[in-house]
Amino acid sequence: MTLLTGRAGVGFTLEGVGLGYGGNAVLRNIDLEIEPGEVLVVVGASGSGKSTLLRALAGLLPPYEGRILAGGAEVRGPSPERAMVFQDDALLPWRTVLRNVELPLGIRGMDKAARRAAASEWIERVGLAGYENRLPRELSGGMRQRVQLARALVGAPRAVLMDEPFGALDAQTRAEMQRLLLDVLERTEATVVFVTHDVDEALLLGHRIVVLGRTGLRVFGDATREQIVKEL
Ligand SMILES: Nc1ncnc2c1ncn2[C@@H]1O[C@H](COP(=O)(O)OP(=O)(O)OP(=O)(O)O)[C@@H](O)[C@H]1O
Repeated sequence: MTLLTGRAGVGFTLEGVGLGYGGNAVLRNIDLEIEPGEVLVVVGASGSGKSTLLRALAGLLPPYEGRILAGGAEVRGPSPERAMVFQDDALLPWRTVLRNVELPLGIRGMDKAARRAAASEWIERVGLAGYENRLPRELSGGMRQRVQLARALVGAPRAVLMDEPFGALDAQTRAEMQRLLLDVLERTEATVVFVTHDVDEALLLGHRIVVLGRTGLRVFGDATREQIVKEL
């Protein structure tokens, strides 16, 4: 079997982390444990620092103080172990669906036949069988997000970092994508950190919810909608 499966999710530890840009602090003194294999949703108002936190977990933004560990090792830059999914279409426009999904496997040096088999399997899982040779511009927004999801998961990353992946979709497509994500996550042990500003989406998807709110960062294991809205 060519699929990469069964790789355990990675946990993150944030110790006294400060994040910001050019001397302007966005988030200060964050202590947070993200458990291996959990789906942690980060919710907060616009500008609260959700994407900033995600970028730091990805290794794209170094903390100005404190440290971030992934699986016990300090995060010092991006890694294929931590896949990202963005709101905006981050697919390569000149590559077909198949070749976009194969991309992370090429970077890992997998041979062509194995790449093709693994990518085809994931394309089918996200409901896009038959669309392998389409270009991104020939797909709807929801379909493009399906391709991003397949591309993120095909390499069996140990964490998937998702930045408002369904934020630009209409309500019905968004609900479909949420169901698809829940279904797909059953097949992976990856740790998921999912950013949204939608409280209902957070409650639907998250094992735990981190609120970046008025009183700073709060973690909820079992929260009601009212509790979260109050924090925002
Ligand atoms: N590249 C950057 N350079 C300078 N400041 C930035 C940069 N990116 C974000 N910021 C600032 O950091 C703060 C947090 O931004 P961030 O994008 O993390 O918020 P967010 O919660 O993800 O917001 P949204 O929901 O609108 O995407 C904002 O004040 C923003 O202006």
